[in-house]
Amino acid sequence: MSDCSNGCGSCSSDCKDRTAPQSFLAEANELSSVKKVIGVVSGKGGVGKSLVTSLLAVTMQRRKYCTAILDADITGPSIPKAFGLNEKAAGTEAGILTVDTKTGIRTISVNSLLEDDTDPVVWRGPIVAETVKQFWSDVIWGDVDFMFIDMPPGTGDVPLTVFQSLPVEGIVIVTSPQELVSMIVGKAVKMAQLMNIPILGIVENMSYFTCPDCGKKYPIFGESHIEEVAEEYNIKNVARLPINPDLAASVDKGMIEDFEGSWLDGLADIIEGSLSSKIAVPYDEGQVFQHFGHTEQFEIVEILNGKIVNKDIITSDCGGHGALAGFLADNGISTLICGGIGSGAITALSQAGIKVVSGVTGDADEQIALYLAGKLRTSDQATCDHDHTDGHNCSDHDHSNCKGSCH
Ligand SMILES: Nc1ncnc2c1ncn2[C@@H]1O[C@H](COP(=O)(O)OP(=O)(O)OP(=O)(O)O)[C@@H](O)[C@H]1O
Repeated sequence: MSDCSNGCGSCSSDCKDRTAPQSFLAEANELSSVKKVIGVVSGKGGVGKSLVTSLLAVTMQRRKYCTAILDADITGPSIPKAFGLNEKAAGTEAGILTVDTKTGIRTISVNSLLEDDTDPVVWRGPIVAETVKQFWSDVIWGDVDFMFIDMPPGTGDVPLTVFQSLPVEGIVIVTSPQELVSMIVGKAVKMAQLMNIPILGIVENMSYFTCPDCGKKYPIFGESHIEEVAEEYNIKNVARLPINPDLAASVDKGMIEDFEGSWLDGLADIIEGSLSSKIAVPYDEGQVFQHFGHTEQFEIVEILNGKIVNKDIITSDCGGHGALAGFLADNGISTLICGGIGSGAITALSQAGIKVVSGVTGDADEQIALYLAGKLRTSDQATCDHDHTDGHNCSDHDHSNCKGSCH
């Protein structure tokens, strides 16, 4: 370039003379260590992006991950309201402290800083983007497993700058049936591709309404085309959220953490798998061994970014579910995929911070692959759906919860 001053650090041009890779990433606060940053995006405002962000954070916190929400929707902040947060963020010399929800989700939002949260934010784009960078750099997040970013709506300049400033490693797209879904998703996909960020899934919000009297589902805003659109863009995970008055009431009362709903569990499984984790499967000659309390061997797989990076078979020399739960925890296991398991064992495992996916049969490797693809559902109930031809009596669990054939 004729007018080049060789100041690549301050120049935004990506020319052939550039001496170092261009990065707009803001530096994290030195007291923060965030393992996985996930952006939640939408084509326009009001489709439920903040609601989905909140529900995903609540789900991951319930799964015992240390979870945070950075509310990057500066001009329309909704996170403090959904969680009933009125407290203002305090600061120390080291940085701004997060405002924590009643279950411990760490948050920061412009409303946590404004004196009066009805004050409008009338700022120009660069200032909005700069504020988001400060939420990353100046806030002391501490150790966080998953941070969800409630992104500014759309795919314009501000969301783009925010994406470039924060180390976003996955995107969740939120749409509604009345939007021009294909175009909106197409734009988000292209933006994600530009930045080389994987799309973890699409959520179609307000997808249908279930009649409380007859249970029939009505597509209030028109028939859904989300599956076709997901296929068109090769997005594997689709979740559909109904219009639910209880959900709206929970947000209005600031009680989103008390709301129970499993619509986003499949997506949460994918998000969970994107973190480095270890899965154990009771193992017997390639198959899922069906009696957890008598397991002698476990197949252990190590997952990074949803892919298996290591596999091993380990032998347990302990019997009974209490000792086995300790054994798995000592081996750093975060998820157990198993067949029959009793309620006592599930309690011991959950106390050890291990998630249980039970009632699984067949080839161990195939079942692990299904789990990583988000196709195995978590069953928190005790199951015992194995036959008893080997003469054992399932004495390691309470049969009142068995849904299988062991009575
Ligand atoms: N599935 C649903 N059922 C009932 N109410 C919903 C549902 N989804 C969203 N809402 C309600 O719609 C309103 C808008 O949702 P939300 O704030 O999450 O949208 P948004 O996309 O984040 O909007 P913006 O970007 O403008 O802040 C909220 O009051 C929320 O409680």
